[in-house]
Amino acid sequence: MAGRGFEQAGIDGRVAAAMAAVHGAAEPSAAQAAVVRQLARPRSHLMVRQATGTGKTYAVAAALVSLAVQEHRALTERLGQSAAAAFAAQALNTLVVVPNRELALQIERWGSELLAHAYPAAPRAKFIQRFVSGGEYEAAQRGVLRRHGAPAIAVGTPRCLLELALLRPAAPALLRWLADAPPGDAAEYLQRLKRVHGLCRQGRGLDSVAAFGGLRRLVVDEIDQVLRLPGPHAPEREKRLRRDKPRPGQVLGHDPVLGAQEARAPMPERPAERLLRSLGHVVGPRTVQVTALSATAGAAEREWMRARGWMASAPVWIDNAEARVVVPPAVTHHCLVVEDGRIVRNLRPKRANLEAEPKEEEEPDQDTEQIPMMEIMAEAAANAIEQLRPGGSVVVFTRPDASTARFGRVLERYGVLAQDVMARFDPRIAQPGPGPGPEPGPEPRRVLIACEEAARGIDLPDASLVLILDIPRSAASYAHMAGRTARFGRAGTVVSVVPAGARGCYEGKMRGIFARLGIEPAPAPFVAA
Ligand SMILES: Nc1ncnc2c1ncn2[C@@H]1O[C@H](COP(=O)(O)OP(=O)(O)OP(=O)(O)O)[C@@H](O)[C@H]1O
Repeated sequence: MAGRGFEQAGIDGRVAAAMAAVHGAAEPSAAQAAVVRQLARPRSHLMVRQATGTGKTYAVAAALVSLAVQEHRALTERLGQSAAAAFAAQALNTLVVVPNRELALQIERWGSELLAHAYPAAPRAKFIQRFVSGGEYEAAQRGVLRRHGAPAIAVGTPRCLLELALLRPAAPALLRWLADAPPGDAAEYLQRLKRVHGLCRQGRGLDSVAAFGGLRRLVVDEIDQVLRLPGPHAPEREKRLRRDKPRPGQVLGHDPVLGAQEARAPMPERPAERLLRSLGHVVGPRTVQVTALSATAGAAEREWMRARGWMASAPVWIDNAEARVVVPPAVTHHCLVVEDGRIVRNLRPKRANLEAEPKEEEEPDQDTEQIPMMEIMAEAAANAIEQLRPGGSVVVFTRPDASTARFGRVLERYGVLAQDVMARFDPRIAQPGPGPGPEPGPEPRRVLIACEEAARGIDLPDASLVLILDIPRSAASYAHMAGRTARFGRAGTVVSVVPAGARGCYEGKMRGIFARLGIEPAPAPFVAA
């Protein structure tokens, strides 16, 4: 039977069959099998560092769905609880924190697809819901939460999960019903009041769930991006800023959620943190299993968690053999350099006796000619697409401070029709057509524009070409952008286009990034050496 490998690792049989049927995931890699096994051990904390696209997030998502299903079955079949009681007991036992809403939507979609295939009659929203920002999403999320109560697995961005944790009064409808009790009928009022309290205690009838009281698993995907800790060489000013103004990801994982010990250097409390702390009945770190994932998770994140007592015991590391293998080897890397604002050539190897390469952390000079540079980048991108004729989708990364919509318009002038990467995760965003009318021939190539933040961790299985237009912030940043192609054993090509910079400083930085990642860029055949 298909999917036996995942079943043998401990995944529920029907979920395993759904993984094979819906996502083509029949056999786990060794790392995935280890992840599935470890997740089923409540006292085992886990850090997973494997190259991009090796199925870390997918294995965790499938394992969590499987655990929720198995736990529900144990409660109803073995312990004889009603389905409603079992769902109430399971409510919000797993929190999956991700750095962007695209990834939250993706994980929720994977989970829902597996459930729909494996257990078509099961109420999916009881098992998994996502919490992301954006007016329309938030309204829909609130509706689902109100109708179904808290799910077993909540996936979301730190800010939205923080909001979810905030105790709010009962839903207005419930309060109205209470207020509508016939005046003078004290008994009826008391009855209604008791019912409201009962519903609140069960986490039903609320706009948001009371707290993470039943939390048993905390998964932080792309942990380095969620925490964004200043690096060891970061300026003191940045370190101080991060201490004084912790990011939502840091606040969320801070002791109020886990009931953990005080951090060694306690951070000043902010209102949200204080509120979380006041919900003092949350479980402690000994009963919460923590799992952290990222191709580029490192000592800084591990130390951050250790200092806060997140993990009562040392985590099991599921690490790639060589920590530097961050991008799968099946990727071909080209790096094009724009010289004097017009000549596009290949990156040149470092010549002997040149000045030292600029350090990777060094901030590049401000680009004063942003608009012309956008034009050059767009032209280079259009040319690369034309020359390489990729068989699948193309993902274009713009410079971090540029608007993707604006760059999309520039690309259009060079004949490249692109849409925001979010379209892949939200069916309401229209898919682009090849032009005004349907075109005969093969399906048009899809070109997606993204910025690094929005694309962190997302899965675009058909992406065969990634274009990185500008200097990546760091080696990790390059790796995560490049890693949107060559997913799970597929091949892919990455073309980065960078300005040479004053005295070749950007070129030097690119050489530093490649060296750090152990990548040997190949000269692109379609530009000068
Ligand atoms: N065992 C499997 N067999 C076939 N395909 C799989 C298997 N496991 C995962 N995949 C597919 O691999 C792709 C990448 O998965 P996923 O996004 O989980 O990778 P990742 O390691 O988390 O990547 P990143 O580090 O970029 O976040 C997905 O399309 C997923 O469906």
